[in-house]
Amino acid sequence: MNTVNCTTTRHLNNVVLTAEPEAIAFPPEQTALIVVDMQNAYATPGGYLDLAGFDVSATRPVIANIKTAVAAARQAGIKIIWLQNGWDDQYAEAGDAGSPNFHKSNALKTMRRQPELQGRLLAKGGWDYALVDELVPQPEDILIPKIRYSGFYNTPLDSMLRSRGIRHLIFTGIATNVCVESTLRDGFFLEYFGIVLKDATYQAGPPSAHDAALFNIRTFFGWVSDVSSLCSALGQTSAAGLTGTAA
Ligand SMILES: NC(=O)N/C=C\C(=O)O
Repeated sequence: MNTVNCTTTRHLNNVVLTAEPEAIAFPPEQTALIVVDMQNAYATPGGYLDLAGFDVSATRPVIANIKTAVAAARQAGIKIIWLQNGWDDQYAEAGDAGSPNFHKSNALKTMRRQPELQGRLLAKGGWDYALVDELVPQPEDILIPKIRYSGFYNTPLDSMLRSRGIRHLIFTGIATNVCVESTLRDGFFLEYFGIVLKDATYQAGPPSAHDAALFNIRTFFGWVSDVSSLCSALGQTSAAGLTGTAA
């Protein structure tokens, strides 16, 4: 009779990452770097956030920093997980007037205000939904579509992490105060250790929204670090790719 072996031999050498409110240790094999919604919608002029009136003019350094973090994490054996937010092109997944999402989504509200945009914002298959050109998932990565702010809601994210023994999550992406914070919070309730890289995330709204999210995370839900500290902790140099700083 065949037996199923569901344990793997792991080399659990902890990496110690400088973070707020204190340093945090994690084994790379039990860690994933999550890239939240780095789509044209959230990071590119002409995308949803821009059209809805949010300032996306300072997202280029964030994209560069995410690229650096992804490369460092990949080299260290950390799993890379990409989240991609949006709905079918008829917006059935977005919900109708019976869903709070219908009333709160600024993408849906913008399209109702400007009917010429209908079908363009966050619709699967379109430019707005696509990841930015600079960030390209590799075959060994995992890409998870999602239809609400949290990457855990109605997705296989939790089972994909658990089946790989992953307990530590490093967050990058946009927006710090919406989908990054929502996913990190849900992860907290599911017993994941969440770390956000403050210079590889960007807010939807004023800079104070980024700062408030980082305050919540470092005080109540997890840890806050940065890309340079991650590269140092992983024993890699970051100087070449690192751009700008946040908060
Ligand atoms: N990715 C996000 O944080 N999204 C924020 C707002 C939205 O999707 O409407």
